[in-house]
Amino acid sequence: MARERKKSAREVALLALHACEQQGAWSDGFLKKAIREAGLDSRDAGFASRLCFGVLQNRMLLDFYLGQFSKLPLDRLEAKIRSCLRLGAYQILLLDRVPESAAVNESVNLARQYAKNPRAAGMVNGILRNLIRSRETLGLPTQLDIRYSHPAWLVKEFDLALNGEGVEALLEADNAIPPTMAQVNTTHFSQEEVVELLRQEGVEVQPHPWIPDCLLLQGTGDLERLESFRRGAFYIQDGAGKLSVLAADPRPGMQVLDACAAPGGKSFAAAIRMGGQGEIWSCDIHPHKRGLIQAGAERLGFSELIHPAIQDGKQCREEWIGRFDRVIADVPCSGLGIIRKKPDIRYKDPEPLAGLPAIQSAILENVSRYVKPGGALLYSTCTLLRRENEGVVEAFLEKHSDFTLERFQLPGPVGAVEGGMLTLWPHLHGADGFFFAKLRRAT
Ligand SMILES: C[S@@+](CC[C@H](N)C(=O)[O-])C[C@H]1O[C@@H](n2cnc3c(N)ncnc32)[C@H](O)[C@@H]1O
Repeated sequence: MARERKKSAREVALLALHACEQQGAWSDGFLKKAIREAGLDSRDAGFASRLCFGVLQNRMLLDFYLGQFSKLPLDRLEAKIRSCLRLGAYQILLLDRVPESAAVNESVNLARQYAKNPRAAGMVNGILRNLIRSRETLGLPTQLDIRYSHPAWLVKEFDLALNGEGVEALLEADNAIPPTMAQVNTTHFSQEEVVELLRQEGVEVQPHPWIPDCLLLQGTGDLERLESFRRGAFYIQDGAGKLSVLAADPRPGMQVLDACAAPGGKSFAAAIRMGGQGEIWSCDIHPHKRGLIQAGAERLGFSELIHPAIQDGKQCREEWIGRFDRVIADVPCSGLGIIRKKPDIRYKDPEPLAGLPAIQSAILENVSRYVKPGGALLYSTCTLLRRENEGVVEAFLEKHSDFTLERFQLPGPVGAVEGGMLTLWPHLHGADGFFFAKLRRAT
């Protein structure tokens, strides 16, 4: 039987780009699987990811340039040919470590391999060579949407959420490569131990400048293969998620409900904060995600404390009414705060997002019943749209006079949040775009 030809990093990137554009796949999930199947080593895996994310982060800008050299409008080309062109243009214009000749030749080879039209490879060659010849005269487009490859509707929404201040800095930050943040499992390890373990495994580690027990990692390769990860020394979570749990302030011995929990980040942060004492119910609506919470809890040594469960946050579980000291509602949302990590989110159809506030309100409404008198409710999202954030909280408060927003105090530049609601911004806080509100139930 003939052995299957091994795929290159560029080919994996091409297939991921194609799957994102044509099949609605998520780049991170697709890439992870395709890299594993192609057996890429860590260097090639890194290159495939950079190519795919780089093209997604700059897709509209690349199309703007390519369109100047293509006789046919780009949207009339075969989808894979369009992706070959974008890959080539990205390497030529925005990556400084790839020789131009390699960028062109590899795109031409991919086009030869994947195009239905036998003349497509010649066309890719012609367009990319013209791009190289004219690169010195290419100016940056003035429109923010094209310059930063964010659809115009999104730029408008972000500008609105920022009250007209700093949208360009946000768009720029969205296209930066975010650091990997590891949260130390301080219940079982000290920060010094974890730093030492990671350094022994060849990982570059820096403590976060202002978030406690948070490490910035570089050069991890496949994290799950690290011994320190397997031993449960840390888990991966952006600083924003960790800060939201600090605001909720779960304490040892408390009863906590994490209503939309998978893959478990907030539950793990709460477990660590509680020093492993108390009880956390970690629920999710999707049965296949239960295993993610369970596996994380076992790895981190919290399987006694964390109870993973399948539960729709919109449906009332009578026996939970008034039972919990802390309820965390980290609701499903448009995810527009984590474009740095999921660059393809920006290209998804905005239409279905209109229904999210109703779902978010229904979850908040229901789980608020589970909060003990005197207990606290944390509402959070990883989006920056007001209608999913302040809009949902304000509508809830109008109907529930027994809940009020409560001040909380966070470390570093955030400090005291007097109004009880906070938005973290990638360009201002170096964190994921994230919103949370702390509500206290009257005694
Ligand atoms: C933002 S994610 C949660 C992230 C998680 N809290 C963490 O920090 O790792 C939202 C989760 O809500 C779940 N979900 C969606 N609709 C739900 C519902 N009606 N009830 C409970 N969970 C729901 C999704 O499956 C998803 O895992």
